[in-house]
Amino acid sequence: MFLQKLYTRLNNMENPSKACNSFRLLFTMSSLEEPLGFDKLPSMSTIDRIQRFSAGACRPRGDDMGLGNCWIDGRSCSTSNSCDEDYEEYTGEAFPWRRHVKDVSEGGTFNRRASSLSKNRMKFEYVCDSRYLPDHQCSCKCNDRGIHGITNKFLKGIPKFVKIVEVGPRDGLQNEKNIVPTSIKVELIRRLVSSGLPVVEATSFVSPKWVPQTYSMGNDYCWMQLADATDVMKAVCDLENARLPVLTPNIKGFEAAVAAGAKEIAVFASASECFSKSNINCSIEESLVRYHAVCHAAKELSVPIRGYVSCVVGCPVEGAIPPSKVAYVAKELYRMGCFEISLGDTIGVGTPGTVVAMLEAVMAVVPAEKLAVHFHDTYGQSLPNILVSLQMGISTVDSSVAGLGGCPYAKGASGNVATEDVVYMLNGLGVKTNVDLPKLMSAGDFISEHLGRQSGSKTAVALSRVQTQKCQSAFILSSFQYPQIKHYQEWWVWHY
Ligand SMILES: CC(C)(COP(=O)([O-])OP(=O)([O-])OC[C@H]1O[C@@H](n2cnc3c(N)ncnc32)[C@H](O)[C@@H]1OP(=O)([O-])[O-])[C@@H](O)C(=O)NCCC(=O)NCCSC(=O)C[C@@](C)(O)CC(=O)[O-]
Repeated sequence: MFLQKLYTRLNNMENPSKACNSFRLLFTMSSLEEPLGFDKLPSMSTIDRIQRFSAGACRPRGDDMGLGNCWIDGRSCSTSNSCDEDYEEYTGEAFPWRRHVKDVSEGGTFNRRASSLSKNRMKFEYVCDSRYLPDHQCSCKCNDRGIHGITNKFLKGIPKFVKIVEVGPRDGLQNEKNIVPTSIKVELIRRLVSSGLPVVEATSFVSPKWVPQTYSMGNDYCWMQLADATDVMKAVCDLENARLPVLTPNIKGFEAAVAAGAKEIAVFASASECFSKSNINCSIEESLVRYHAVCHAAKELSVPIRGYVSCVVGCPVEGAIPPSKVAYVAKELYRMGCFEISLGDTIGVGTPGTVVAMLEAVMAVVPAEKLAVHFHDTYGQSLPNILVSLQMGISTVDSSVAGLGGCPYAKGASGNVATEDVVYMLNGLGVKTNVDLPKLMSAGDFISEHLGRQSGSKTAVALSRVQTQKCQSAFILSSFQYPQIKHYQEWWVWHY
């Protein structure tokens, strides 16, 4: 009730600066990642556009839930007919990959059996196995030929290598309501580094009075989650094979970070005035002035600086953020010396439709290879947003092991996209990350066990379920040696 009244007050507020103050009050009452229902989201004009955009999505025909068979982005199909006809009209030919499924099924009775076994379930037609575990290359024929034309059409431009920036120890844990002991944070960082992740964001040198916990319901939480930044940094600064950046919002934080052994830092501005005020207690312009000083100090010590832009799609108070605003802040951070700009959809409201528009604006002023995407998964849009970003040439993705960053007290809210889910998708696309998924999963299991909750990664949950079923796991693991039953393995993974 209180929040409802507050939202009404905010929306009726003539004076924006007053709105920002109320916004801070608001943010002391609700978490950044708590889902804002449609009725609560200020009229984000983009939402209407998105609805129009997705209205054209096809509906799967009858019992055919075949993977990707029916969904044609942006095509409007009447519910009475299947999308096949539409697709034929649209491309002049039936689903080319369907024909190739038959070619692949030449591989023997096995596939026919797998698909007949599953006739009451999702039609398992799509037998191109995804290379979702690092050391199992795709062996099926359809990847070599067959859908080549389609693959090119949809996947050309996707980078061959994607750098994953793991932010779980910082962006994830900063939202945890209970204090996580320093030793657990250090062990988590060690495990993440040993999984092959090239960058693991370790902690934050910020004012303990401002860490996001104060955004959580009430202020009765310990807001000292990141107060052990110096201890964490000292414990991990000698780790090799990975960069360990830390967040610093000002010179004071920068000096503390360097003193603790940090060799790379990150500053964070916002494309939303209200979020800037609530998060770093200053306007966007003031933050840029502040970061100029930090960049200057860092250059003196040859310390690389990453720049974040928050609220690149939407803000709970200001609504949809103009892409031009995001581009301005990104350009300023790039010009002052940030080697990379991470574009953060802080409350996860972005969809491929809004992400493309935002990236187009930013890529006009900052080279794609200097950009990263940072998607919170509150609305479940992170993976499609990442895919569309890759198709636009972005090759750096931020993510959080086990989807850390969720708000335990706000049902359905979630943190960054889970690193395991990103690696699974990229393996399936044949994109290299140098990350060992099983080792990454063990890091996720480690922290999930400590937090006493299930991992927020669907990949980790699914694969660990498969691995715990003893008979299947023996069969599944052996199937990797015998490609002809590999597709059965796929079917099994899909169905259990
Ligand atoms: C920027 C300030 C400090 C301004 O906060 P302020 O209150 O305006 O700063 P101040 O200069 O008035 O100092 C207030 C007190 O904090 C101390 N202080 C001042 N600076 C520091 C420091 N660096 N480290 C430790 N202590 C510090 C300072 O010494 C003083 O202590 P007192 O004299 O009262 O005892 C504050 O607003 C702040 O720390 N904000 C950071 C909040 C935060 O961590 N937010 C989450 C990270 S951003 C994020 O998650 C988004 C991102 C990056 O993930 C991307 C995305 O998803 O969008």
